[in-house]
Amino acid sequence: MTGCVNSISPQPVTLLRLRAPPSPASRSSFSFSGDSVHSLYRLRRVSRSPSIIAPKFQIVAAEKSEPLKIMISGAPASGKGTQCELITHKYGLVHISAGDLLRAEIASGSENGRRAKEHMEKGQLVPDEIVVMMVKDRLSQSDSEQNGWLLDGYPRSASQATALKGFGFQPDLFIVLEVPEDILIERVVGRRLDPVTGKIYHLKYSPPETEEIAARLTQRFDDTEEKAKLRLKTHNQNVRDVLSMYDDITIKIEGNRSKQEVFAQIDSSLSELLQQRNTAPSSLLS
Ligand SMILES: Nc1ncnc2c1ncn2[C@@H]1O[C@H](COP(=O)(O)OP(=O)(O)O)[C@@H](O)[C@H]1O
Repeated sequence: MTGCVNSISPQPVTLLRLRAPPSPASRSSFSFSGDSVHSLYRLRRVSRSPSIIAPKFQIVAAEKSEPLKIMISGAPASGKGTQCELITHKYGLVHISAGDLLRAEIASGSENGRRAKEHMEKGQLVPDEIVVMMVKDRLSQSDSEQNGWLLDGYPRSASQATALKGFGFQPDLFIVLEVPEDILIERVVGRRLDPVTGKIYHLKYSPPETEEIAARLTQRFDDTEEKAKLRLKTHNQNVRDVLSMYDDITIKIEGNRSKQEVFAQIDSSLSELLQQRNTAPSSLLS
């Protein structure tokens, strides 16, 4: 799955980059749980109000289309992998998963991989000196630059977010999946991978279709209850720092629903984002 680019090409959208701080109302992150309807309504209202075409906005690259840059975060087994697949399938973004990059490094047998595994086995973050450049290099590859990217599992700390900013990578949207802890543990413990197709199963909720597939399923080395609890603890310790740095572009989504329902909300936000980019400049130019 590392850095997989979906075979489906991006929709033919012309994207325009606006350089301006978001308006005060659009700065507040909105959540689909709780006051979601109100927040979504507010985002819509703001995006269509005349304030978005105020003179402070400049067209920076009206003639060029600029691809989407999205980040996604969530606790272990919050459904990131599933949603990443659906997002890349529809929007043609390059999926860059920090965890997959690290697992590939481990598989390569390198010294960095060996060190990374030590931390991953304890449910701890892998040190920045290993992760940061790995992610930066992947983001800088031409497919990511051309198609846009979906960054999964990075940044996981304030220092990683600062490094990302320092390299000039500015995401358009930060998607945060929220799922209650007891459900997360149950999902992790039952999660299995088919090494032949790369498909993820859950022994209870999404069992393999055939005996043959069932027989070859593997479990991630850190998907035990004990390790999942450690990863969850690490996630909870770090998530707040990262969230505070992307407050203005964050959407929080209740992830304890069907994958189609969760995706429908992500899809609606991404469509909204594309629509804003497509409509604002023509208003500006008129
Ligand atoms: N951005 C990161 N910084 C440091 N370590 C990371 C990062 N992303 C992943 N890791 C390491 O890889 C492990 C697996 O990550 P991932 O595949 O995203 O699964 P999960 O989110 O379910 O823990 C993490 O527990 C952590 O040890």
